[in-house]
Amino acid sequence: MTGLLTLSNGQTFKGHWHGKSSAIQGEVVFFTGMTGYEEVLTDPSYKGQIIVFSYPLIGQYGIQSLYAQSDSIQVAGIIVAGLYDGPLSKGSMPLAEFAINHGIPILSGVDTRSVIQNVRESGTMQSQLIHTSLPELAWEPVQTYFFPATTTTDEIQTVGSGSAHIGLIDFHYKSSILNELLELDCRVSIIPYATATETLDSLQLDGLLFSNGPGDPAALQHLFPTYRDWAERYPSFGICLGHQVLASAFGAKTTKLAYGHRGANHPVMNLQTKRVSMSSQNHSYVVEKNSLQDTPFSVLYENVNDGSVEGLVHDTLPLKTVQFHPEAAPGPADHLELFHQFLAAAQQKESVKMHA
Ligand SMILES: NC(=O)CC[C@H](N)C(=O)O
Repeated sequence: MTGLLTLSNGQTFKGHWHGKSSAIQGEVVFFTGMTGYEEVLTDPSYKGQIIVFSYPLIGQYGIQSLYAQSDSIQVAGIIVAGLYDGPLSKGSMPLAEFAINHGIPILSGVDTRSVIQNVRESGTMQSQLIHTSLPELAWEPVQTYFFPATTTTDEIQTVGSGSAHIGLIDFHYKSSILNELLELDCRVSIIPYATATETLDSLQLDGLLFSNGPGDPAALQHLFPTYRDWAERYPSFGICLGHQVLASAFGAKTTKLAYGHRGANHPVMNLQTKRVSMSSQNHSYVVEKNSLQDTPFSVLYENVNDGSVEGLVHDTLPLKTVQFHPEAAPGPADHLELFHQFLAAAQQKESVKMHA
């Protein structure tokens, strides 16, 4: 069965189609890690995107629910060069079976190097994944400021029984962020991102972790004053979308990179220590460096490859944010210390101007 990937710049790529015949449209993005495909496919920040894996063989260790970042596949379509279909260890499900069960098409045997070269030259763009038995699909207009309206839960849910009580502000969080907090002995309340301030305050939280999430941070601008108020009263930590939202809440601007950073080996430099470390990343948007001038933030981490902002520290409050993924799923665990630093700040929350 043949399928086609069509990029909005007119380029088409043929491949072998797996799954039900369908036609979908989504933003085409590429991931450069050699492993970690299960974490990528289930990461809510990839919602609706068509993912191209640059590593030439994907699926070698199957799917083990252990690594899932949410309850389902979040990407809209999967493009690979080689799709592994050999033997697997007991308890592993073949990648194709997993995708087909979730109704997500895979196109294999694709010249992924050319697809990625196209995206690097023309920038992130819309694309269509079409089974060749179907008629052409009309191009849908692109939604500006996309962010899915729903959250993982409608109501606040509390898990764990540890001593520090952390509010995980849910923009569609990755489960490894929650798991990291639970491993560090926290009680975690998962808080839908549009929760009322009185409700948040009634929980007697020690700190707030603003999660990752899909889409454009500007879609949340109506909530920026609320998030600024929260971050001024609780020790806070922002990861990826959470970083972008917190920076924006204090007056910074975000912009979209040509083709984003998605992989497990992006070098970042801590500007205080000058130490370079490897980070796991998945984002299109970045905080504009020159928009930080009138904010209370200093750049803490910078991307070694392109100089973009990778993390911020507030000049006076216990508030840090990172564009990369310290929870390391998939990717290096170089930045787990950031969770420890956040919890140390949460344990001394009286140092923050607390609510009356
Ligand atoms: N991983 C994330 O939180 C992604 C943030 C945002 N959706 C971006 O693409 O930049």
